[in-house]
Amino acid sequence: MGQAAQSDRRAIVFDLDGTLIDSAPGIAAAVNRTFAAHGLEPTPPDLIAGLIGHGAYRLVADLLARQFIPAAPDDIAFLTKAYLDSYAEAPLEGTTVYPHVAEDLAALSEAGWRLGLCTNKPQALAVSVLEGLGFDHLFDAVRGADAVCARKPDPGHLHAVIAALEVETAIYVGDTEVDEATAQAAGVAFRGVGWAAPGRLSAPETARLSRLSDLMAC
Ligand SMILES: O=C(O)COP(=O)(O)O
Ligand SMILES: [Mg+2]
Repeated sequence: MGQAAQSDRRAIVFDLDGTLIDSAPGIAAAVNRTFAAHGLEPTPPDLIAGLIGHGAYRLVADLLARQFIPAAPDDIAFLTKAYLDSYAEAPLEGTTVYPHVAEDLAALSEAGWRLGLCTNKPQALAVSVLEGLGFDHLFDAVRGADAVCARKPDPGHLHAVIAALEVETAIYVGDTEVDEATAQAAGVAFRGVGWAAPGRLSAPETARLSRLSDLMAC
């Protein structure tokens, strides 16, 4: 088997929010906009940033709980839909790509790595973010939270991406404890990003990627 065919079988799966893009300001703005429209208090963006990673429903539930507002699952689902609708109107507003991510994703793809995305964002939103950034052509498989039976930290989410990539295994790259737990439960190697928010990863900072091109050596 030739060198190219062998390298074709290597795969990296990425988390999205906090890993490829700094979307916390846009998420905070959309969720606060939605809360204000329903007579609820805003939450400081820094606090919201620390809660991202478990999916939209859990974010809304956590923000309501922080304000001691009792809410039935239907109410949380209603607010979650309103927040996602608002966010989807301008999904790149308040979002920036972390330094070197665009060039490093392109270089990894060019070097023969198959690339996947495993995010707790809904599928349509994840795809529209990737398209808006011009990253969509780089990914061989994308699975948002509603594209699988169970989302992260359920290992089935990551396994679904790896199966769609048609590889045996992969490296998973993320920014939070949700990603670490998912990789561990899935039996998949994990690398944290160096720009993860303090306290969200248990892997020591020295073991983290300084940029995505560090993965070339894996
Ligand atoms: O929780 C979210 O909305 C998405 O987060 P993720 O891309 O880090 O999985
Ligand atoms: Mg993340």
